[in-house]
Amino acid sequence: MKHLIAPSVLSADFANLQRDIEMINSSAADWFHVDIMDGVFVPNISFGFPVMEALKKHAKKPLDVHLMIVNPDLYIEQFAAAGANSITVHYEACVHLNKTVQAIHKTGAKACVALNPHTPVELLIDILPVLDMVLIMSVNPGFGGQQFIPNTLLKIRRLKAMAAAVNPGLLIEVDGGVSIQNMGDLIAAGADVFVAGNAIFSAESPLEMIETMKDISASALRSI
Ligand SMILES: O=C(CO)[C@@H](O)[C@H](O)COP(=O)(O)O
Repeated sequence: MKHLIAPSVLSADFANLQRDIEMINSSAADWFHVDIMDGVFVPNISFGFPVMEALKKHAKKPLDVHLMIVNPDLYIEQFAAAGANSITVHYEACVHLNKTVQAIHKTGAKACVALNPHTPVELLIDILPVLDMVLIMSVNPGFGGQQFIPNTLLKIRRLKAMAAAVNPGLLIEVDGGVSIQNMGDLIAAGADVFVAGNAIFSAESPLEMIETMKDISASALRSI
């Protein structure tokens, strides 16, 4: 299984957004990770539809949209129309999660559920068969540049074992504090998709950093 790198647009330079979008277009990265924060579900406000429209216009890779918002059902169709290829909602923000997942699938987007660091993966057992991806938050959501929470590795291992039984094709995405220092451990635990903001955009050469992340993935695959 190929690992995917999804640079987090939250860490881009918004005064030079087109430049940073072109950087990701020309890089070895696989997806754009797009963090939508409402200032209620998380203590930060990021951006909304005008930025989504700009991304849709210029991005040449899939848009992986992570909704850190309350009442995500209200906005699913709008995000799909704005170009989202996958839509992630938080377990903690959904009262009728199965219905929300159905609504995402109805738009044609991939459906993903995110878990905050304190939420056990076991709570997903009955929804897992219908999901395309689970996003494991490895920091408390809201801000880029935070420190990776080590317990994430155990959560990924447990989720991988659960998925093997009911949905072997499930992708496991990890988000928060991902770097070349912990990628090897995350791959060994079973992660497939790596969201990285600070590690990429604060690097001297973001392009080379993405390349290095891809090399770590390739050498992990060779050693299997
Ligand atoms: O969802 C979030 C933060 O809530 C993430 O997508 C961050 O944007 C990842 O940034 P780094 O931790 O890699 O800097």
